[in-house]
Amino acid sequence: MEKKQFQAESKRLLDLMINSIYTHREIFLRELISNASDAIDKIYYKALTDENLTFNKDDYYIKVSYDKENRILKISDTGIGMTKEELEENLGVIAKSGSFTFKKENELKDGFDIIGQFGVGFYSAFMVADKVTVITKALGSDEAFKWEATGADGYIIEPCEKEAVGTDIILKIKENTEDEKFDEYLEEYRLRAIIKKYSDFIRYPIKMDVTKRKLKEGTENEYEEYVEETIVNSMVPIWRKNKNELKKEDYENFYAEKHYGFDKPAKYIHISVDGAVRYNAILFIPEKMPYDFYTKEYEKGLELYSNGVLIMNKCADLLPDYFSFVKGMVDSEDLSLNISREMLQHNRQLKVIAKNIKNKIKNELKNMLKNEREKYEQFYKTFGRQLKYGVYSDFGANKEVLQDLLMFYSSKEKKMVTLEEYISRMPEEQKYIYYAAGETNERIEKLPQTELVAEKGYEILYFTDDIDEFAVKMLMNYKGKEFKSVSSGDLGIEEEDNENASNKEYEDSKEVFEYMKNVLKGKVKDVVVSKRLKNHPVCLSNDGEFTIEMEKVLNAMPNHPEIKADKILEINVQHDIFKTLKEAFENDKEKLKLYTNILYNQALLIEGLPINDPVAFTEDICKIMI
Ligand SMILES: Nc1ncnc2c1ncn2[C@@H]1O[C@H](COP(=O)(O)OP(=O)(O)OP(=O)(O)O)[C@@H](O)[C@H]1O
Repeated sequence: MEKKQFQAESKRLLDLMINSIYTHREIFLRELISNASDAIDKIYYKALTDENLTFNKDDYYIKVSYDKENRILKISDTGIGMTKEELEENLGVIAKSGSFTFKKENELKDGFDIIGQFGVGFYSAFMVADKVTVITKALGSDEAFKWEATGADGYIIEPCEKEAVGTDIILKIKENTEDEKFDEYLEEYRLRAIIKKYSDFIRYPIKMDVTKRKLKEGTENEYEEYVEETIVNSMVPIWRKNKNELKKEDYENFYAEKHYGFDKPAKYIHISVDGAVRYNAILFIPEKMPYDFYTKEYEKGLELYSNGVLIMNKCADLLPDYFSFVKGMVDSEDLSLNISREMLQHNRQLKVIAKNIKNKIKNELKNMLKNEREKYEQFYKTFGRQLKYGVYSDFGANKEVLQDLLMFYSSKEKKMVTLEEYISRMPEEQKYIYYAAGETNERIEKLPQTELVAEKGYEILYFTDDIDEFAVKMLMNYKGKEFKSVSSGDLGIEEEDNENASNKEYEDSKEVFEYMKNVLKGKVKDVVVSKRLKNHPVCLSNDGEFTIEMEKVLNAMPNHPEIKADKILEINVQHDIFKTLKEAFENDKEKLKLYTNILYNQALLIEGLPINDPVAFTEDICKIMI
C-alpha cells in the first residue's frame, strides 16, 4: 500500500508531537475522548431529527481498553464514523486549524509548552504512541477503512473489516525510556484517573473493563478479583452540576476540553435558570485575546444545546458584539431540536436567554471592577476596546449597559479611572469632563492644549484608542456631564480677566492675525489669541464636529471620504514669540510669512499630524538660521 504524505503543516505539528517534551501528555486521552463524544453527538443528533433512523440511547458509548502485554490502548466509539474521503481530509491535514498558525508563531517563544495549554486534537496521540491506527465505518456506508501512521513520514489508508458503525483509535504506546514512563497509559488506575479528571462530564458512558474484588463464594474472608465492564465517568454535564460541587479547576478543565481558549479563563459564570425559560449556561471571560479576535475569521457565539444535545456550535444571537470575546455554552430544555438557524433568530426563548446572559456578563464585569480592580484592569487592557466599540455602534443603543464599565487614564491619578470616579472628584464649578486625545499617554501629557485645564486643577482623561472620541461622542454625557476635548474652541473655563486681555490683544493686533490667517488660507479656519496656552507659543484647536484626532482616525480608514477638522491656529500672546511676530509685521512682511508657516507646521507636529511639505519646512528653518 502506497504511503501518502502528510500536508506540510501537519507534518510539522506531528514532528512537534513526536518529539514533545511536554509533561502533560495525559491530555491526549481527553482529546481522543472528546473527538469520540463529538462523533456520537453527530450520530445522536441525526437520529433524533431523522425519522428514518431509530437508535437506542444505550447504543452510544465510548470504550477505553488496553492490552498491557502488547502495549495497546484503544479508544472506541459508536459515533458517526468516517468515510475514506473524510479520513483523508480530517487526518491527513490539520484541517482549518487556525490554532496551528498561532502555534507556529509562538513556537519559538514558548517552546512546546503551548501544546499543553489547549487541544491539538487527534495528533496529540503521537505524544504517547509510536503508531496510531484508526479503524472506522461511516454511518450509511458498507465499507470500513483503516488509517495508519507511524510518524511524520506519511500514512496509509486501506479497506478493512469492521462490523458496526463507529471508530476505533488504536495506539501502540511508546516504550519507556530512561527519563519517561509511558507504561502509565496502560494502567487501569491511571487511565481512570485521567478520564475522571478531564472527561467526567462527557454525556455518553465511557466504559472500561474494571478489576473488582468480591468475596469468594463459600468463604468468609477470602476475596477474588473479577473484571466487569463499568462506566467510569459520571456523565453529568458540568453545567447540570450543582455549583457548590464544582471547583475552579473543574471549570478550567472544561474550558480547556472545549478548546475555548489557549489560556486559562479570567472568569467563569455558571448560570442555572429555572424560570419562565429554563436553561443552564457556563460562560467564560478569557484572560488573553483569542489570536484571531480581530480577524474576519473570528466567529462570536456560544455553543447551543437543546436538552443536552448540541444543536449549534456558535450561536451568534446569544451574544452582543461588544461581548463577542465571551466563550461558553447554553443548554435549554425549552428549545426544539429541529430548530433552524432562521427560526432561532425569532425564537422568543432564545431572546430571553440572550438578554439574561447579557445582563449576567455585565454584572460579572461590574463586580470584577468593584472587587478585583487589578484583574478588571487587566481584562480592560485586553477587551476594553470592544466595550468602547459597543458604546459607539448601533447609534449608542447600548451605552447605558456599557458606560460604567469604561476606563481611561487620568492625568491626575496617573492610572485608569472610571467615569464615575472622575465625576465624583469634579470641583463644583467644573462644567465638563475633559479629555485629550493622542497616540500615547506620554505624548498627550506634553500637549500644549492641556495647559489651561491642567492649571485649573481639573483632571483630564487621556484617549489613546482610535475609538475613544467616537465612543464619547455617542455617549454625549455621563450623568449629565458633557465631554469636552481640551482642543475644542470653547473650554467652558471662565477667566474674565484673561478673556478681556485677549480681546484687547486681538483688537490691538488685528492686522497681524488677519495677515497670518491669509498666509494660512485653506489650511486653518482662523488665527486667534490663545486662552489656553500658558508656556507654549502655539497650538491647534478645532471648531466644529470633528476633532483633529478624529480627522486622523477617519482618514486612516480605507475608502473613507477625506475629512477635515476645522483647525484654528492659536497664538500665545504672552510668549515672546508674539513680539517677534508684531515686529515682523511692522518691518518685514516676508519674515512674518516665513514665521507663520513655521509656527503652523510646528503646531501640526505637536498634534502628530503630517507636514504637507517637509522639504519646504526644513528650508524655512534654515532661512531663519542664516
Ligand atoms: N472518533 C472520531 N470519529 C469521527 N470523526 C473523528 C474522530 N476523531 C476525529 N475525527 C474527525 O477528525 C477531525 C480532526 O480531528 P482533530 O481532533 O484533529 O481536530 P478537531 O476535533 O476538529 O479540532 P480540535 O481538536 O483542534 O478542536 C475531526 O473534526 C473529526 O471530523
